[in-house]
Amino acid sequence: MRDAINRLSILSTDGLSTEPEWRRAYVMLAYMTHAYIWAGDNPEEVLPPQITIPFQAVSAHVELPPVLTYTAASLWNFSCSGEDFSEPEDLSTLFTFTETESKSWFLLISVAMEAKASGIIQTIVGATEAIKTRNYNVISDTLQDIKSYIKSAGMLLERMYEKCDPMIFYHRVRPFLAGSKNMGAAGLPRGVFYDEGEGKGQWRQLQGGSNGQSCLIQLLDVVLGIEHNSNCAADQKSFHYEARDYMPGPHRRFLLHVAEACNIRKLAMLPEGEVASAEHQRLRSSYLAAADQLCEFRSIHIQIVTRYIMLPSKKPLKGESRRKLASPVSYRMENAANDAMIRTGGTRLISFLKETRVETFNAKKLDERVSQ
Ligand code: HEM
Repeated sequence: MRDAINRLSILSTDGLSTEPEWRRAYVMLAYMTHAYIWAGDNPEEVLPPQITIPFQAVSAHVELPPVLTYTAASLWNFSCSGEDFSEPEDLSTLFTFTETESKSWFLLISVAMEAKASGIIQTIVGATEAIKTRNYNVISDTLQDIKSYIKSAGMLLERMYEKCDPMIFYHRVRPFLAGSKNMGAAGLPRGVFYDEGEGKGQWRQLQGGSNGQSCLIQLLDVVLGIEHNSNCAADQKSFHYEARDYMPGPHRRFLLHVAEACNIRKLAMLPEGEVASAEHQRLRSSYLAAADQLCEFRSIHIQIVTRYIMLPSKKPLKGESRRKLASPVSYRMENAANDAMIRTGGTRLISFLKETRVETFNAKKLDERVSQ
């Protein structure tokens, strides 16, 4: 792979005109980048101009960093044989590193979850108007739609087990998703040098691809007024906040817009001393049900992470005595407990995910005014 890329001439982006063309270029270059870095016994820390020059230009155009983001891996990397993008059986991936069914299924489950959300995104946009006019019934209906959506997303997430093998995922698929930030132990102490030729270039440290970069799940948090900031130092960006830098610009801006216009939690909280009307009471119970469902979704996700990362990390793939690829999660933190694998972003994995679920649970304490 490295030899083949080194032999390429430096492609110009002048021929790209439509947005789908720019997106396609972004996906191809992102896959080439991660293959170049990770397909070998040791990671490669210098990315050649054949990739960096077009990739940086394309990334600037699509408002994403030059790395394999969730958008590159999943959102812009599928085709569908039918009309319904939320049916994973009808979807196929355009690029994978391994051509394994496990890899495709892992990516396509995410695509199906995003596609299934198209209806609730419209509903949420509609709810911003209802918030202005305090139309509690419309907002309650929105919350019920959100709850139903989260339930169906959880069911799709559980379908991961159907065709994605945990051992193949952990040992063959996941290593290629790794970024260049906090990757010292994996062999990239300075990150990756984006060589632009003629003595120019820069070291970059970027997160790898993570479904945590999905705008959709953050949208649900934002609408329900759930904040995730307990897992980082005061001078650091939280994982969720940093993940926004890895979303397409319009997605990022949409989250900011919705946060301003549509925080339903604030509305569900009663002003002190006030008694809830029947309509407001319905809104509060709809809010609690939706937040509960999101807790449940996060529990399903924690089980997935246990089965797909924690358990396979303890044993090598059959017939292999050692890992061939550098993997971000193959390194335990010093003195770490069993569940303290580092996550893509470099902090402890299961405790981070549980904390995220606690923050979701705490949002249900409507009368305690926590995490407003
Ligand atoms: C085999 C399947 C999956 C595995 C092994 C997995 C693993 C992980 C890991 C390790 C993290 C911690 C952050 C990081 O290191 O990047 C994470 C976070 C996250 N993942 Fe997944 N994931 C899977 C599927 C999904 C899917 C399909 C979604 C839905 C789009 C999803 C949504 C999230 C979200 C939203 C976070 C941020 C934490 C939160 O808000 O709860 N994951 N995942």
